[in-house]
Amino acid sequence: MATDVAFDARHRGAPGLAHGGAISAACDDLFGFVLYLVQEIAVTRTLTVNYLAPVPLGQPHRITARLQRRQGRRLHLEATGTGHDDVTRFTAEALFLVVDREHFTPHGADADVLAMFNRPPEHR
Ligand SMILES: CCCCCCCCCCCCCCCC(=O)SCCNC(=O)CCNC(=O)[C@H](O)C(C)(C)COP(=O)(O)OP(=O)(O)OC[C@H]1O[C@@H](n2cnc3c(N)ncnc32)[C@H](O)[C@@H]1OP(=O)(O)O
Repeated sequence: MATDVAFDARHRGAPGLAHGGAISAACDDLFGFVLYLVQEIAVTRTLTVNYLAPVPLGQPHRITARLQRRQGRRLHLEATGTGHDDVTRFTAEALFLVVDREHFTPHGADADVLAMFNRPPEHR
């Protein structure tokens, strides 16, 4: 699973550079999309981002994410973020834990929760 992201002024940390939290969110979000490929309902338990080099605003980066391995309820995911200049500026590792549908039902409207299981959210 891959996406192309160019961080912009909304994601600014230091001048001209992406905020680490925005990079982390992008990785976590893409991991969420991998769940549709592996057809598992799961949530992030841990997320580690390795910030290898500053990420300039406005420069597209391809984030590639995949399921690295599975151990019971544990899904180990990994991602890399690489610029068009072939420089990998960040990597991420996450532990997702498989949950049942009831994890979500106390919090969201039933129709919204059902829709999330059927297709990835469109705003993402
Ligand atoms: C049908 C088609 C579907 C299509 C696809 C739908 C997708 C549909 C979801 C989309 C959504 C995602 C969106 C994006 C990703 C977010 O943004 S998710 C949001 C952020 N994350 C959260 O809110 C999670 C909050 N945390 C929790 O709710 C609970 O901690 C959890 C994750 C449900 C786990 O609680 P729990 O079930 O009580 O689990 P717990 O007993 O603590 O641990 C379970 C196992 O994992 C192990 N474990 C726990 N922590 C660790 C650790 N750090 N290291 C190693 N092992 C660990 C435990 O030892 C335990 O092992 P076993 O005893 O089973 O051998």
